[in-house]
Amino acid sequence: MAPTVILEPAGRSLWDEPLRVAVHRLAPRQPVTLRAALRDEKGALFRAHARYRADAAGRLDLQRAPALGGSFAGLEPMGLLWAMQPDRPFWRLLKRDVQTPFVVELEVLDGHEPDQGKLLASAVHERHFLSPGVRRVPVREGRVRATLFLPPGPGPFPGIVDLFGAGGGLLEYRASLLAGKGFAVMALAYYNYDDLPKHTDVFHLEYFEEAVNYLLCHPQVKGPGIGLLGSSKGGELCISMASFLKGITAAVIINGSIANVEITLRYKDVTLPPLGKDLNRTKVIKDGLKDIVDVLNNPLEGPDQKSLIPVERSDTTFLFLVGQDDHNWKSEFYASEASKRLQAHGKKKPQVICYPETGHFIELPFFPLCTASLHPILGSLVFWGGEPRSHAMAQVDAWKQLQSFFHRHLDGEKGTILAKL
Ligand SMILES: CCCCCCCCCCCCCC(=O)SCCNC(=O)CCNC(=O)[C@H](O)C(C)(C)COP(=O)(O)OP(=O)(O)OC[C@H]1O[C@@H](n2cnc3c(N)ncnc32)[C@H](O)[C@@H]1OP(=O)(O)O
Repeated sequence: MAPTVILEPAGRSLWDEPLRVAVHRLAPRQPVTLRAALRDEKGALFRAHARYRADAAGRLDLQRAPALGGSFAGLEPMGLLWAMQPDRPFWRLLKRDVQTPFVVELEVLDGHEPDQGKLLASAVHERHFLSPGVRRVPVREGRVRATLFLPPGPGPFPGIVDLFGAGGGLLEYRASLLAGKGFAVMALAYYNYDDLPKHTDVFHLEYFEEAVNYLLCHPQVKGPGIGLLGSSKGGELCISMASFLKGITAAVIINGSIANVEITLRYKDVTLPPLGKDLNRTKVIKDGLKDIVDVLNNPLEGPDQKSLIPVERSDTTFLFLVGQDDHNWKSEFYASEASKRLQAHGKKKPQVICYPETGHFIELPFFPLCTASLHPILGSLVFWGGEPRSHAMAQVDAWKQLQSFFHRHLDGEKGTILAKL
C-alpha cells in the first residue's frame, strides 16, 4: 500500500493551531523529504522543506522525528510553516483577506533531494483565520474605518482595539484570530485605507478616541475599559492612546516606541513633534540592505524630549513584548524606559518580556520570519532582525502571553477608570 500523509486536525485548522504531521506506510528507515508550500494573495510562493528518516516501522511523526536538515533542523513539528521562504526576495507573509484560508500543500518525496525524489504522497490543508462562529463586521461609523470581530454568543465580551504599523491599510488577521479567544476585537485603520488619507503629516488622536468610544459603547463590549494591541508604529500609537485617552484598561505593545516617530501627533492643545533623526547613521549591510537601528535620536536628550509620549500619565496596565534583535528601532530600551517612568510616577510596574534573537515583526505563531523588506516610511530595503528559530519560538510565546494578559486584565472585576487630562 502507498504511503499516506496523516494530518491532525485533518483538512483544516486555524492558523495559530499546531498541526500534527505524520506519514504512514513508508519503508523501514526510509529517507524522505517533506515539502510545504503556500501562495499568498499577491501570488508569492512560500516554501520550506526538510529531510527525515522513517522509524523501524516505516512511520514518520514530526512531533518525534528531528529534521536532518533542509530549511531547518531538529525537532520542529511546525518548522515546515515557520521556516518558509518566499520566492520573491524581501517579501513578507501577510494575510489580506481573513475570509479565505491559506492553502498549504504538503508533499512527501523519496530520498533526500528536495527537487528530485519521486512523489510518494501529498495532502492539502487549509489554515483559517476566522474561528467558527466569529462574526466579521465592517465598521464605517463617523470617521472610524475598521473591522470588528465578535466571538460567537451574545456577549458582552472584553473589547480590544488592534493596530498595525506604518504603511497603514487594514490588516485583520490578528484581530480575527484573537476574536476566536473570546474578545471583541476591532482592527482599526488609520491611514491608507478607504476614504482615510493615503499619506499624512499629522495623526489626530481624536480619531483614535472615536474608535475607543465606539467600542466602549458597543452593546456587545464589556466595560468599563478596553484593551489595546499594537505593533511597531501601531504600538507607539497605543502608548499615546493609553497616555491621553480615557477608558483604556490594558495595553500590549509589540516592539513599540515611547517617542512619537516620523508623523506629528496632535490631541486637543497638545502636539508631539516627530523625534529627530539622522539618516547618516544608516549602515549598509550585506546585499545593500540598510540597518536603521541608530537613525533615530535618543528621546531622553535635549529637544528630542518634546517627542516623548507622557506614558507616566497613564493608568493603563502594560505588557511590553520586545524582540531583542529589533533593528527597526530600540524596542528594549523603549520598554525599559517606559517601565522606569511609570514606576517613578507611582504607576503599576509593567510586564516586559524580552525575546532573544527576535526581530521587529513579532507576528502570529508560525508566520515565517521576514528579516528584510521595503520600509514603508524610508522606501528602501531594511533589515528587521531576528533568527528564524528563536523568532518562531517568541511568536508562539507572545501569542499566549498577550491572550492571558488580556483575559487577566479585561475579563476580571470592574476597575475604576480615571480621567487623565
Ligand atoms: C524617511 C525617514 C525614515 C526614517 C526611519 C526612522 C526609523 C523608523 C520609523 C518607522 C517606524 C515604523 C515602523 C513600522 O511601523 S514597520 C511596518 C509595520 N507595518 C505594518 O505591519 C503594516 C503593514 N501594512 C502595510 O505595509 C500596507 O498596509 C500593506 C502592504 C499591507 C497594504 O498596503 P497597500 O494595499 O497600499 O499596498 P500594496 O499592496 O499596493 O503594496 C504597496 C507596496 O508595498 C510593498 N508590499 C506590499 N505587500 C508586501 C509584502 N507582502 N511584502 C513586502 N512588501 C510588500 C510592495 O513594494 C508594494 O509595491 P508593489 O511592489 O506592489 O509595487
